[in-house]
Amino acid sequence: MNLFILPHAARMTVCADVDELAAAAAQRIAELIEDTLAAQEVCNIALAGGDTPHRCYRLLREMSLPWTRIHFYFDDERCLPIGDSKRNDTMARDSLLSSVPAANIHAIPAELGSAVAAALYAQEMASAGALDLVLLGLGEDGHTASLFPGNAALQAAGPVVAVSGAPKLPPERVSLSLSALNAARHKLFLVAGSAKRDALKGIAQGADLPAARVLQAEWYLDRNATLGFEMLPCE
Ligand SMILES: O=C1O[C@H](COP(=O)(O)O)[C@@H](O)[C@H](O)[C@H]1O
Repeated sequence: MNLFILPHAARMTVCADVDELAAAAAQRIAELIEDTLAAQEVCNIALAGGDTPHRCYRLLREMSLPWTRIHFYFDDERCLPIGDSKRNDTMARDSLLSSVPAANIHAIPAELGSAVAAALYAQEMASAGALDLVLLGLGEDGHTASLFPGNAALQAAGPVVAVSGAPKLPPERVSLSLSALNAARHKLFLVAGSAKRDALKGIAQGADLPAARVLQAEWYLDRNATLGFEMLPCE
């Protein structure tokens, strides 16, 4: 059995399966929202897309939280028409945001194309102030948000970046930059399934993958993502 730790992680939780992961992450997100709202009027969260967060969002939706004081942003969006089933905001509206006031949902206008959408969303992020919490996924190739290995978007200086040439469809996307992700007060990765194993192992072995560049994150993993190696807690 190989033993690994995740470099630069703030905390790591390995769950038995994806359902346990969804429940543990939903609990932690609720706790961070409550802590944040005890100290300030609103809590700003950026949501991940992808398959893994879906179950967690459904659990979170059932929780008794002060929804009118939570504002939802997005880590990234695919440049597809509004309502397309592959858009991250479509998934989030279906699984989490059905009862959230429209004014609290800050979608990326990716239907306008990546350059225009990135510029508009940079203005929106500037007026939002700091992100309190960013939820993140891990792609099979080590991408997070829409920051892919070797893509020019990784070097972006501003808070929001237009992405072209993404290896996962669609190639045109909009993403928060690495600096914007790292500036968030709390970062939570949700990683489930054996398809993520190689990327996770790569990060543990020091590979320079986009997800590895998000520092001091809390990682929620399931057993399938870590099968064949043992993750050691980082504390
Ligand atoms: O393309 C994307 O992929 C990542 C990972 O998604 P998953 O389905 O493999 O969990 C996701 O975090 C990102 O928001 C999404 O646009």
